[in-house]
Amino acid sequence: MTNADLPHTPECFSLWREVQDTRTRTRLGGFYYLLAWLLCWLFSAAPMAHLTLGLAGGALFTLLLAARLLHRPPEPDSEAELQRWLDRHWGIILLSSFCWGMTHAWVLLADGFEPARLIATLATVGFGTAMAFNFAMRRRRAVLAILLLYVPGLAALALSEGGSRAELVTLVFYLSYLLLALNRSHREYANMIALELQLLEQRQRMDTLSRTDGLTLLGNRYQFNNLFPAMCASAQRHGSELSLLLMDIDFFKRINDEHGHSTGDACLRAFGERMREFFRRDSDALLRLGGEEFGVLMPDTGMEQARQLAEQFREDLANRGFLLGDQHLPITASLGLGCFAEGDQGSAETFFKRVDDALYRAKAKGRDRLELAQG
Ligand SMILES: Nc1nc2c(ncn2[C@@H]2O[C@H](COP(=O)(O)OP(=O)(O)OP(=O)(O)O)[C@@H](O)[C@H]2O)c(=O)[nH]1
Repeated sequence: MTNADLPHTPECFSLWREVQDTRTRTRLGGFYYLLAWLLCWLFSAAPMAHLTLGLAGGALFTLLLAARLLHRPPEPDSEAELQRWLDRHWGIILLSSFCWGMTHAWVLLADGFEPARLIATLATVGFGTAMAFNFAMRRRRAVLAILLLYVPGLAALALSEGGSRAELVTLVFYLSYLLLALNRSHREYANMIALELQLLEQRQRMDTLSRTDGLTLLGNRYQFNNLFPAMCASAQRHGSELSLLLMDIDFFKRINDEHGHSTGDACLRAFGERMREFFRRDSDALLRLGGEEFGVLMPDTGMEQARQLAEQFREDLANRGFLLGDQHLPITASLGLGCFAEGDQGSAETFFKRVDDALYRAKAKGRDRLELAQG
């Protein structure tokens, strides 16, 4: 899974991570329950005398194993689906724990299973330990699972006449240790997820920053270089329209020279703001391509619609200029506009060159004008 495929909200990311961890860690557990039962049965006094029971137990734990393996995680971007998957999967885990806990108790009490008692007890200790260290993502559920594993066996030891008190006390001691260890594992897991989240957020912030022009907060050249070929390819594939508008502020050097560099910066910021007022569709990409050159990529926008927008923008700029503090700054821009066409033969470069030529003509013909790309 690439960085781009990761869930984008922190909630989805945490749940998705928990789903991944739960799934990887439960797979093995299913096999061990089955194995533990088979060992108890095969090492009982007379396995063949309990053939039906042995096979029934085997079928039960095979079913639980299959349920774990076949329960596939959902898409990573639906919080509700992820939560539902976790709830169902924990249902399987708790049911397995309950089944094993009862099996342990039964092995401790049943005639003919005396040789398998140690195996069953060791398996319970093992499953409880695995639960405390590997399933600490959900503390309460893990506590419940450990209790389901342990309590039936403890009850059997306490209630049976021949039950070993020493074994009972040792198991209770170990149970208390497991509950403490579970608490610590839970904190460590929560810290690890928090750290991963921080890392993910930082990566996303860096990614956004690398695509954003720091002065105007429009997309930057890097963003344009990524978007433009992709949008051209998409327009060609779907037979949709794509317009590109290039704009260059006229005599910007004079603004810097006459009013200072910081006024020049404020002017560039105001230009970005004015662009946002006019090109408002969510799908429009507003960009600062460098210096005092700007661009707008307008998907699903034909030449006439884009021309009207560009002309309105140019006129408004020429009429209103910018008000920076109490200073009015008259300003104009030259514009080149084109629509991705068959003549471009699918080449983003050819398309860009046509529009750039149009911008160059607008400058050459005296500025403060819109020129349409030819061809
Ligand atoms: N304040 C400021 N000025 C910048 C920035 N980037 C580029 N410039 C200035 O923009 C000016 C661009 O000048 P020219 O390329 O000669 O263009 P122009 O003066 O707008 O003239 P025409 O485009 O021919 O109308 C230069 O003086 C650059 O220093 C910036 O981020 N901030």
